[in-house]
Amino acid sequence: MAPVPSLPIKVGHIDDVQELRKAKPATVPERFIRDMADRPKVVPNLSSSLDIPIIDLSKLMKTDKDEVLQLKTACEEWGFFQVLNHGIDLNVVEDIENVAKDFFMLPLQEKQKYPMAPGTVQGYGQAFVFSENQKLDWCNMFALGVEPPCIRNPKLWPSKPVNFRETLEIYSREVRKLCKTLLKYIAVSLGLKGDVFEEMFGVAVQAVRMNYYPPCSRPDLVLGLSPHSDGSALTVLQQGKDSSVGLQILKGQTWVPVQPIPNALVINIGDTLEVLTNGKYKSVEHRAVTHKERDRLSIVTFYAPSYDIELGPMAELVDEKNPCRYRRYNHGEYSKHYVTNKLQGKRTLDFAKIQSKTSN
Ligand SMILES: COC(=O)C(/C=C/C1=C(C)CCCC1(C)C)=C/O[C@H]1C=C(C)C(=O)O1
Ligand SMILES: O=C(O)CCC(=O)C(=O)O
Ligand SMILES: [Fe+2]
Repeated sequence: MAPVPSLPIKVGHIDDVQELRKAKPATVPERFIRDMADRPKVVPNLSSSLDIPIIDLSKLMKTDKDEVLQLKTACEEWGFFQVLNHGIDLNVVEDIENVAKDFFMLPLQEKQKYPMAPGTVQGYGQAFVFSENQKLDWCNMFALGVEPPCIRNPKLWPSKPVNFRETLEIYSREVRKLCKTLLKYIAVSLGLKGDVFEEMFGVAVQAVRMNYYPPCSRPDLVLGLSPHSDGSALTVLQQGKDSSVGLQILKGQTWVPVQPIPNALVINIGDTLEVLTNGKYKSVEHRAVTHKERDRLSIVTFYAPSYDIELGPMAELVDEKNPCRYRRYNHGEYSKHYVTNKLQGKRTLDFAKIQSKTSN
């Protein structure tokens, strides 16, 4: 089932943040200013003991027991990790960053040839806006469905920069391989057969979203991207080389910044893996904040099962001590639910939760 909105949606005027930045207004428009409780605290980004775990894929691929254990801990305690030696050629990583940057630097008129229609998630614009009074993120997005071909909208694949399409194809092929490999070792870390997810997912859905956050004169008042968990099984996030530190994950009550590591990719568990593992590995709420002088680019791949499959907690991970916490549902239905609701922490996952007094 394709995730499309069924009702016309009125979202009001959405300012393009790069254009706002160029105009350098003295104040930030009201629609971007967050309620007091949602505003980010602007603190220096110092590396700390709260840095997210680092996993070396080359060690995992030798089925190094310690590394598998590290992966298990990362998934159980963080839901996020950075992967080193991920096997993607660094030229491919560099090329996608360059075409993404080149795309965002095009004149607005050119980018608007690929508009994200209100209530949809593909194209250039702001996703997840469903009403005229909803607060806006300080971010321009460009998102495309990549696989399977039936989710592609070829009209939204840009002709400029000229190497965009080819570069995205090459990048996506490599990231797809990486997701399959990571899912294999995630299965192993759960004591399951390595091919369990590959077998279950069918022809996996893959989408890419490029996020560009221009500097903002009041980073203390706005958010680059609203808090959310990803609906995917796994997400691969590439932080731009010279980008500001902007990604933060919620650990307990603390927003922990993710310090970029050269040549590493950030991986996070999405809602779908949370359901499949019966909550053993949880998706984690995250957001992006902006910077007064520096911009930020992120290239994000969502990897998820085919829309056709039914899923729910895997039988191996349900027992008396771990009763079933999520219902079974069709993944296409969940995708539709996800893309037709605003980003609001982990609320989207209520779709699947079996409510009980002890569930969180
Ligand atoms: C924050 O998340 C997203 O933007 C997002 C969107 C993904 C998609 C597209 C950009 C194009 C068409 C398909 C798809 C919905 C995957 C998140 O994707 C998550 C949400 C679900 C559900 C999922 O499978 O990936
Ligand atoms: O830009 C970032 O670091 C966060 C992006 C993100 O979480 C997303 O696109 O889902
Ligand atoms: Fe995300």
